Amino acid sequence: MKTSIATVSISGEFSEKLAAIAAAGFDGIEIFENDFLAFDGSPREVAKMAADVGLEITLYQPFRDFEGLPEPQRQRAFDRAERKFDVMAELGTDLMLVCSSVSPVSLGGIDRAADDFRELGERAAKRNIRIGYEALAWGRHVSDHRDAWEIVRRADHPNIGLIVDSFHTLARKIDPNTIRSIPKDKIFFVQLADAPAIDMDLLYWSRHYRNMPGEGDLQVAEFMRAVTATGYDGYISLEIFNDQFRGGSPRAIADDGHRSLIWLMDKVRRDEPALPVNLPPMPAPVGVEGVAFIEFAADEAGAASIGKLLSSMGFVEAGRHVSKDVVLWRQGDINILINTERSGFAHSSFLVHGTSVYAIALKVEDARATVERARALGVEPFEQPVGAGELTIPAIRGVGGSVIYFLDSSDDLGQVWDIDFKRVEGDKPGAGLTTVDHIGQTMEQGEMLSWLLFYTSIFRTRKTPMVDVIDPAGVVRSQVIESEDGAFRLTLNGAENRRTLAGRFISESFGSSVQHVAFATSDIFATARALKEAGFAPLEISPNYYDDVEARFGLEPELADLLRAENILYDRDDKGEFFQLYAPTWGDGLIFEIIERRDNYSGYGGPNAPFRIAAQKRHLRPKGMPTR
Ligand SMILES: O=C(O)c1ccc(O)c(O)c1
Ligand SMILES: [Mg+2]
Repeated sequence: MKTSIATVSISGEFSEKLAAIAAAGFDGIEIFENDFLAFDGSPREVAKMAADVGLEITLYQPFRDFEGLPEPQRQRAFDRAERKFDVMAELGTDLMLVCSSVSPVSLGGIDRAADDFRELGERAAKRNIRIGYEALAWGRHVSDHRDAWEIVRRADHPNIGLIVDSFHTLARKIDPNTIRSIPKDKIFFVQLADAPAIDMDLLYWSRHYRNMPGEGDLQVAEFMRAVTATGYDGYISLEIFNDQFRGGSPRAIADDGHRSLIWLMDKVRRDEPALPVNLPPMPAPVGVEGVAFIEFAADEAGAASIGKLLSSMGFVEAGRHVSKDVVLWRQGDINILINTERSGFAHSSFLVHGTSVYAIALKVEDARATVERARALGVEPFEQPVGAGELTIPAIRGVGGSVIYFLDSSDDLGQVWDIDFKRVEGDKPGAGLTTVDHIGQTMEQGEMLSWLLFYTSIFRTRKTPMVDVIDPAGVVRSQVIESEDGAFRLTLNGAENRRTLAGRFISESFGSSVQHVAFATSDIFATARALKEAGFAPLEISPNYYDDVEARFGLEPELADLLRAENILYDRDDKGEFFQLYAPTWGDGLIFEIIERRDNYSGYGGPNAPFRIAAQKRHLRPKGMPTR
């Protein structure tokens, strides 16, 4: 597979863009004309800069408003094209993208346009240049790749071909399978972009909201299957106009782009095995069966404080690491590790972030295959030395530089608690907590798409549409990633400012991390009683909330009273009911929550978020002090 990306997709100065694109592993770049015009070097210098970092210039674009013009505009358009041919010769690229005209003076007519392209083909041939015609979704007369193809077909010139762009086809809901019957040698180039499903003006959507394949909601894999079915094996090139990416880190955006193309082509060959895909083999997306453990890095004081909270929630100290200062707290199938080592990765993480979650472990179908797949997608593996006889647990780097370990039921990894830990006899009955229902990771809003792609490209998961959570100080965007059976659930929460609970957490703990851990119980009221006996004081919810919930859902007064008495939040969807009990926030905003899902309730209590966030913020703020 040959990969390329339009320079417009990446932020930064021209040289920064090139460095990031080359480092991410791309083979080529499309020169987007404005990037070139803004650059103060000659076309030859651009060519040399690209060659120096090993990038081919795959395309020069866009040449606009060419076809269907009356005279004298028509002649001027040809003159303009010749000028661009001169630039292309110096750049050392032979392919020009002409996008369908939006000019109000352009005339319709397939044959008129075909005649214009035949003449342009003649001129281009003299310069060894090829022309690719692309239908813009908002083109004046041509807005569909099928019409563009008909024009190319009638132009009937070897130097005139078609360029297809997934955005223009999919945004207009044109069946991508119509591409399958186009001869591969007439497809000169393929551009790829995804986009979130938002109902808006096509041009505005295209110029501001495109994102990497897999990050949006368009059927880019189906589009690429159709292209691959033609036998096309030329460049696949990302052309991503996105406001957030323009302000993002060049390297991070380029890396995501390259990852998205590997993910895409791997999906193409899995969805349609008969298609020829030139990509080294890699393990299939991995199924996640749950959270195996959550590990904190802490100092003694942090460990004592978290331990006290865990103890009040019914956890017992169940084990100690054979060689490291790591304590295992357990309840049901939930394992929480507190690591107070004075060296190694956990300690470095503690020094930067304070007491916080530095690692999570996921139960997967095959731990080693997971790392292999992640590696193929350009993710950094994580390794550090272990003691003699101890397990090397396969791991990768995740959100905020954290670690994700993988366990499975293989001979050694399935025995981790017996091999790496000495058992300590716990003596408490617990409070009925059974599993980790979900984990919430908090990050800057600009990072969300990147981590969404990370998780959904490695694992077999689905995503639900992004929702807005209202914090009294701003909006937090929330994206759910979950396994089909709900055994693994993760939320990505993107803070837009530092005054939200999420934003404050990132700034106070110096980076993105796990902010939220939800434990499941099968009887929230029994759990609430047991917790009270263990000395647990729940987050206090405003009484006004209960009056509203009672009326909104038509609850029996007895149930409403019970909720009110125990500070339990309530929600319902078309499948079932949901109960939430929060611990007061810990430290800079770490959240422990206990939930009960009844009858396949599938949400996360979103409607309750503003009320519990307000309560959490009241709790964070010392009495009489203004919000920090
Ligand atoms: O928005 C545009 O004008 C534009 C230009 C060139 C392209 O390839 C494209 O997809 C869009
Ligand atoms: Mg395009």
